[in-house]
Amino acid sequence: MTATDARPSPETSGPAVRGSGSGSAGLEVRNLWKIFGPRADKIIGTPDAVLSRADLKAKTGCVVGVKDVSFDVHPGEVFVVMGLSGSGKSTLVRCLTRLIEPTHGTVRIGDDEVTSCSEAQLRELRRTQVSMVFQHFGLLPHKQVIDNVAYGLEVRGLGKKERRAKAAEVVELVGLAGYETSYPDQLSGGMQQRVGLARALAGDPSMLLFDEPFSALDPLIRRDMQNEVIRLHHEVGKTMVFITHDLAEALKLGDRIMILRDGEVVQIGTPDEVVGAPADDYVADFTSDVPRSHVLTLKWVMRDPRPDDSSEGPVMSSSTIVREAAQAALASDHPVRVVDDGKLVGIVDDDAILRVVVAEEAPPSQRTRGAGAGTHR
Ligand SMILES: Nc1ncnc2c1ncn2[C@@H]1O[C@H](COP(=O)(O)OP(=O)(O)OP(=O)(O)O)[C@@H](O)[C@H]1O
Repeated sequence: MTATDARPSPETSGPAVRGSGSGSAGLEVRNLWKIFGPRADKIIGTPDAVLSRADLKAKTGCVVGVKDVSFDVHPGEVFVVMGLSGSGKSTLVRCLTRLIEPTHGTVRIGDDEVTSCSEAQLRELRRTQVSMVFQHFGLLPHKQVIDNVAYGLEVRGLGKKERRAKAAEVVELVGLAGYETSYPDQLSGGMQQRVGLARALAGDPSMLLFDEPFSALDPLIRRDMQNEVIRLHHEVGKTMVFITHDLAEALKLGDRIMILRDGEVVQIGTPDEVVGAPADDYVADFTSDVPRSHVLTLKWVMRDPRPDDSSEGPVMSSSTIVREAAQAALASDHPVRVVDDGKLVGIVDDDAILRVVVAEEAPPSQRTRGAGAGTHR
C-alpha cells in the first residue's frame, strides 16, 4: 500500500469550512508531479517513477519535488500544506499557478484549468484570481503603504482614485489604519506582513496562497498574525492554501491539513484526524507533542450509548473540543450525552476525558499514541 492509499479520498473528506465562501474558488489538483532535472518528463510512467527520491537522484540525476499529489480544496476552506524542509511544499504551491511548471498532472482553480492556460490567461489568473503572500514581503521601499497596497490595482489599470479607495479599505481591514503614508522601513516585521496581506486582498482574489509567510517573525508577532489570518478569513471567507512547517500553526489555522514527505502525500485530514489517527509513524512523531485535549473532539473519546445510560448528563456536539468539554463534563454526576442534529450519537464518561487530559501531562516518552483513536468512529 502506498502512503496515499492511507488517506481519505479528496472527494469524501468534507471539511468544516469556517468562511462564507462567497467570491472564493475551489482548487482541484490531480496527479501532480514536479521532477527537476534532465529529461524529467520521461520518468513518469516508468519503473524509475516509484524509486525513492534518493535512488532516483542517484540513478538519473533528477530530483522529485512533488510526487503524484492529488487533493481538493473547497471554496472558502483554509487548507494547510505541512512538511519538513525539502518535503515539496514550496514547489507544490508554485506549481498551482505555474510559477514552477509542473512535469505532469492537472490543476483547476474555480472554472479554470490552470495547467492548460495560455501565457496570457495565466497572467490574468495570477493578476485577478490568485494572490500570494510570501515570507519576504517584497514591498516597494520607495512607496508608501497605501501605494504598496494599491500597486497590484495599478498594474490592473484601475484609476488612481478608485485604487486608493480600495487600498484604504483593505489597509483598514488588516488593522493598519493611520499608517497609510508610512514607508515600509518605518514598520515592524509584523506590520510589513500586514501590508503584504492587504496587498494580496486588494485585488479581491478568489484564492490566497501563503508560502510560510510568518516564519521570520518572532513568536508573539507570529501568533498575532495567525490570529489575523483567522479573523480575516472569517471576514472575507476566501479560500486559503497555507504552507508551513510548523504543526502548531497548521493545527491552529487549517480546516484540513495535508502532510507531505519527500514530495508525497502522507495524510490529509482535519486537525483532530491528524492528531487522533496519524497515518503513520512520521505523522505520529510530528504530532506526539501536541496537547491532545486542545485538538481532539468528543467524537474521538465517546463510546456507543447503552440502555442503562443516564439521560441527565450535559448535552454537547461531537465536534466539541475535549478541553472545552472537560469542566462541565467533570462537574456533572452524569456522563456527557453527545448529540448531533438532535440524535444521540455517543456517551462520554469522565475517564475518557481524563485519559486525554492526563496523557498530555505525562512526558512524551510515556504518552500513548492516538489517545482515543480506538474509540472513535
Ligand atoms: N530548482 C530546483 N532544482 C532542483 N531541485 C530542486 C529545485 N527546487 C527544489 N528542489 C528540490 O525539491 C525538493 C522539494 O523542495 P521544496 O523547496 O519544494 O521543499 P519545501 O518543503 O518547500 O522546503 P523548505 O521548507 O525548506 O522551503 C527538495 O529536495 C529540493 O532540493
